[in-house]
Amino acid sequence: MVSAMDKTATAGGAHRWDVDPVLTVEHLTMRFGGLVAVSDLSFNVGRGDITALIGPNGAGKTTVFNCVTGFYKPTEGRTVMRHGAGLQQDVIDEVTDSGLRWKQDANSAVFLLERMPDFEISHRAKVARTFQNIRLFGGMTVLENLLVAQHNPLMKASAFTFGGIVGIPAYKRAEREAIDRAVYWLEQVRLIERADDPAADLPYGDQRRLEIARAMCTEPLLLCLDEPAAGLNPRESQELNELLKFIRENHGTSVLLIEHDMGVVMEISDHIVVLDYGVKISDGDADHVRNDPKVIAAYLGVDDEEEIDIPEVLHDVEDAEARSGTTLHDEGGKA
Ligand SMILES: Nc1ncnc2c1ncn2[C@@H]1O[C@H](COP(=O)(O)OP(=O)(O)OP(=O)(O)O)[C@@H](O)[C@H]1O
Repeated sequence: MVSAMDKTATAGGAHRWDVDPVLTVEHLTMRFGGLVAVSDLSFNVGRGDITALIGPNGAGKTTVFNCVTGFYKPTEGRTVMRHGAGLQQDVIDEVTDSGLRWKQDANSAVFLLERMPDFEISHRAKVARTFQNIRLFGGMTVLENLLVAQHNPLMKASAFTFGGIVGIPAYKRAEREAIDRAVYWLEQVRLIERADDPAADLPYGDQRRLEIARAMCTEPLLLCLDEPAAGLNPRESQELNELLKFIRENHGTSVLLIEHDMGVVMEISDHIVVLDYGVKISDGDADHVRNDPKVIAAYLGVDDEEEIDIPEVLHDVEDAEARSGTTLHDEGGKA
């Protein structure tokens, strides 16, 4: 049987996410006035992995997302997105020193996200995101929401409107492809029957899946999901797990998710990064994180200075799990 450690480690023993990262966050700090929301944070997101960013409320998770996706300019730090395999350290150093935002050739590219506006991060670096609060166009149909997401290739094919008006072949082809892609994703998220309904009429769980479909229509290499399981019932959470595994396995898209639902996190994550008060306190696979005393203490609010009696803490965690119906620690794990 293959253990979790075997699945995430390379032959040399290094973690896969450190050998072939699609995203590297390096020494990221974000201050709001006197408040340090994120402090000197570094981690990798492995290519093709599902990586979870977890931590108690206010730990800084959404701030990290906002820095990666260009909604905030970090106070300090570098955020590198890579297309193409390997570390590409020489290219990263070259782009950093040159003051450029990215360097691209036929097979690979390196993007320094902290230098790029959000629309370039999405269209060039191919990073897509969903939000904690659903942001669909409620008055548009389900299908239209997916077509609007693809306006960029459509605008290009239309030679910025004129070609669209006269119906040049390139525009017609791009329009057909956009519809095909939208239909494909509506089938994957089981919303094809609702294609012509206003998005606002969908139940909450369906709207969450539509948001993911909309992000996938932009063909991202990195999909950032902010609490995708929030408000879902257990059946919908299970469907979300299946959808994310499908995306990873069939499209090779790397996923970075913020999630409070430990059932979702522990079941699907290849790699988990834990934040507390803006600082990374743990980084590893599910087995490592669920048995890390610092993580258990952070979730239970144990003071850093206090000596932690692990068996006692684990007992408290089990109580908390029973009450919330989620799992943070593993029965078989050693503290
Ligand atoms: N725009 C902002 N201006 C000032 N403070 C902010 C801003 N955004 C976040 N913060 C503060 O930064 C800290 C981290 O917030 P953040 O939303 O990133 O945490 P989180 O881990 O995502 O929390 P939650 O799980 O509750 O969503 C909090 O103290 C928050 O109040």
